Amino acid sequence: MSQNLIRIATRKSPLAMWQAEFVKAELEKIHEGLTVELLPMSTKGDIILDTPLAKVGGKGLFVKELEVAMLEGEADIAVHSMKDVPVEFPEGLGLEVICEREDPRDAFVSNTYKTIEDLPQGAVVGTSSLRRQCQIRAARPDLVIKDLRGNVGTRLAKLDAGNYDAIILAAAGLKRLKLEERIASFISAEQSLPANGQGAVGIECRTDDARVKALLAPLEHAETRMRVIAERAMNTRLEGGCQVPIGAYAEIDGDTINLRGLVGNPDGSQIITASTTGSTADAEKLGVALAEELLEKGAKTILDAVYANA
Ligand SMILES: NCc1[nH]cc(CCC(=O)O)c1CC(=O)O
Repeated sequence: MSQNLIRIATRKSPLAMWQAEFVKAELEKIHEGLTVELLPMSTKGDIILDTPLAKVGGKGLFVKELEVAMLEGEADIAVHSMKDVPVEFPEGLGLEVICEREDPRDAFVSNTYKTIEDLPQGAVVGTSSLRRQCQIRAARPDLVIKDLRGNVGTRLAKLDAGNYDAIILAAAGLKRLKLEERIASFISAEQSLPANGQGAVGIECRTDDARVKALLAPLEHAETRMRVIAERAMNTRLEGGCQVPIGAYAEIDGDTINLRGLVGNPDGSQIITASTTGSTADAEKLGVALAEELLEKGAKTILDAVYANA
């Protein structure tokens, strides 16, 4: 292997390509003489686009092929949206770097209405995220939620075709794709608690690859990592490995971390929330403790029912 080459295994969606190009540009800027190549691949998740994700096995579908490419030595790293990264990694691979977080909020996108409150009775909102569906329905039980799959461009095209009155997308994805002008309004964390890791990009590589790890190290963002560790720890303890109505959002102020968690059922009729504050050094423990508090408050019953229906 050339000492001056890094190959990035990436999905072919515009957002995945943007994220891979971003990491390529950062690495080439920092390391003079380094060449970074993209290896675009199709994953099972990109191919099965007509089945709700909760039914086809969830997040792992979008990363398996990339991981095989790294393990077989065809690629060195994979760039992921942290919210799509499964909690466990295959033997020999690990998440080496978490880059600085972009906007973690959900965005309300509509050609007619400015906010969720503006939507008329019975309006149709597009999202396939049980987390978004649950929180929207809790605030507005009258709204009709319709499934919405595909990459960001496809989802916007379906909105423009008139299939929905509004759709909900991650603000980060729209900003990265220079589609920020499509955002009618940002949804606050109070209104829709983001998914764990939303807006953060992580880099996976072989755990024994010292050369690549050293080259990646400057992209690490310590504060983002703390936040994502707390959020993921909560999700992991809730066994929220696949598509589930769970929100987890951490914020940091100095050495203090505040973590909020939410578990609900898809129709929004039940929502359980909890929050905790502590030292950033205890980020992981706080996440686990918050999950346990949520489980005690009734999240277990809700999640068991969601998994049984999936
Ligand atoms: N579920 C797919 C996905 N994975 C990451 C993002 C957005 C970017 C991010 O969260 O970093 C999106 C699109 C969306 O939820 O609208």
